[in-house]
Amino acid sequence: MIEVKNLSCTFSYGMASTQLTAVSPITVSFQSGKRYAIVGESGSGKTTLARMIAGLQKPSCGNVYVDGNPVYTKAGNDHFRKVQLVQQNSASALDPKMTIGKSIEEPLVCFLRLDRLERRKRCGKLLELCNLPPGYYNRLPSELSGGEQKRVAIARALAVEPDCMIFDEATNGFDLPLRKKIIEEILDLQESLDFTLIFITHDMELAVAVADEIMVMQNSVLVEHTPFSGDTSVFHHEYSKILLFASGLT
Ligand SMILES: Nc1ncnc2c1ncn2[C@@H]1O[C@H](COP(=O)(O)OP(=O)(O)OP(=O)(O)O)[C@@H](O)[C@H]1O
Repeated sequence: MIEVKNLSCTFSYGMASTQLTAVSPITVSFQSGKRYAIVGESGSGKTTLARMIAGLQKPSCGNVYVDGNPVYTKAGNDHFRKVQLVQQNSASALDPKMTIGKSIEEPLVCFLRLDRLERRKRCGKLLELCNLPPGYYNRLPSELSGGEQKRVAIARALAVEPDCMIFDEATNGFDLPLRKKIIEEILDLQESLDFTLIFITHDMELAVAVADEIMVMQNSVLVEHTPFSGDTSVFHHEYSKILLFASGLT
């Protein structure tokens, strides 16, 4: 279970150290094996929240607890393995000189210290799981399509058997059929591997299609958090209603 307690993030930038609140204090928890969506327009603080949950952005206040262990105060805990963030630009962030196989195996060396044979075996399984042909092991990222590169990023994140996967705009830049396919593949993976799934998205249509619980962010504030099982009347905040309307859901 992941608990976010009183978590906030303020950036200061420029000569005058102007303060910008990216995430106002948020307290929320993510139960194991459930599906969540964090929805909001660009700049509302979704990515910053995701990065804080994944241990990649130090909060200004508050803390994140993974299975009761604080992420930002205790050295050497296991959260970097347990919580994996597939970032918006994850596909293009693959090392262009590293083969797909080596890219997927890299976290197996860092986190699980598997030997070469075990790594190769695990990599084969991950390629299969993510619908990539075994022959891609020796290919370079530039020899793959954008969708295939995204699948490699997902395989790489899955390599360490995380308890929670966060997808930040999982399908940005893909056409509609590919978007649907990748989302279906992610949902299938979640069903078979049973990790907690958090989708970060600006797309309310995606949120209502996939999530058991939906969180709506506006201007750094979590304005609504509701369980969802198909009935859009559970949303009460004006901004949630605007997002629903914009997606043709009301
Ligand atoms: N490292 C940083 N330094 C200064 N400001 C930042 C930094 N990272 C994010 N911000 C600002 O924090 C605010 C929230 O950004 P964030 O990326 O979390 O929003 P978002 O909802 O994920 O947006 P998008 O959907 O466009 O990715 C924005 O105003 C952004 O400019």
